[in-house]
Amino acid sequence: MIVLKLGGSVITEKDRPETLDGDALERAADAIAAALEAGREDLVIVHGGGSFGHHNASEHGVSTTAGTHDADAALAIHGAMKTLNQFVLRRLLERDVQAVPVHPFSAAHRARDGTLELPTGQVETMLGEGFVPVLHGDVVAHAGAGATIVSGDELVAELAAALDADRIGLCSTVPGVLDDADAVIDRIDEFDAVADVLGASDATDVTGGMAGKVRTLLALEAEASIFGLETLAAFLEGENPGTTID
Ligand SMILES: Nc1ncnc2c1ncn2[C@@H]1O[C@H](COP(=O)(O)OP(=O)(O)OP(=O)(O)O)[C@@H](O)[C@H]1O
Ligand SMILES: C=C(C)CCOP(=O)(O)O
Repeated sequence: MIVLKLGGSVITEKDRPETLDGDALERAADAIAAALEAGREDLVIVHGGGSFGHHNASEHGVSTTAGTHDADAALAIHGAMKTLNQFVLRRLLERDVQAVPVHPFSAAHRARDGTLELPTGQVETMLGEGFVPVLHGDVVAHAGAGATIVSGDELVAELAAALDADRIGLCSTVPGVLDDADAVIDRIDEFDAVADVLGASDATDVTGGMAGKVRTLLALEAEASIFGLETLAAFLEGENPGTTID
């Protein structure tokens, strides 16, 4: 089983509010459809926000820890993510990928200490019935804080652990984690060793950019790969392009 995240920075134009990168999304959908047609493993897809979600969250001062009790604010963020989710589903359905949505706002929550509770019975049943579940970064109810953001990266980590994923891939807008000379770092097994080169995102991003991504993936038992769109097909074919987080 593969858990794949399509980074919001890939499938949208991250610095222009609510703007899709239609070409990039089509290329990603082509690679996914080809892999499934070739009979690759089961696939769970998660997508991030990019220019959908992050701008709304930032406007309302909502992050993974700072919440809101304003339903209008929560719905503005959730609505933007559902719009992007519709674009992703549509491009996959056009290629005969049996993609179906799972909206974390209705499925998950955070405990008071921020721990994410994400039931996965629906995802497992969807997989068993031949569907490709598509989740996304979202707002979730957070005990004591109202509603906070859950990033796609965090969902990937939860799903990978709960479903015992064989492979985990994060397709982003960079070919991997880059060092201070902009070369792709082959393998990362310790945060401190790369902390100096890890930044936030170049665009509006309330979930921590590359530093947040690496931190989340290091906490996982399984290996994960961070790579660019040009090597998505290779990842789905079984290769380990980009940076391996161990
Ligand atoms: N050392 C680094 N190597 C590569 N990218 C880095 C590094 N430091 C910071 N970044 C930034 O991290 C960004 C990738 O993180 P980001 O959270 O934007 O990706 P994403 O998951 O694809 O998008 P989203 O969070 O919207 O789903 C890059 O576009 C770059 O701006
Ligand atoms: C900002 C929202 C709602 C989603 C964040 O998901 P990410 O782009 O994976 O960090």
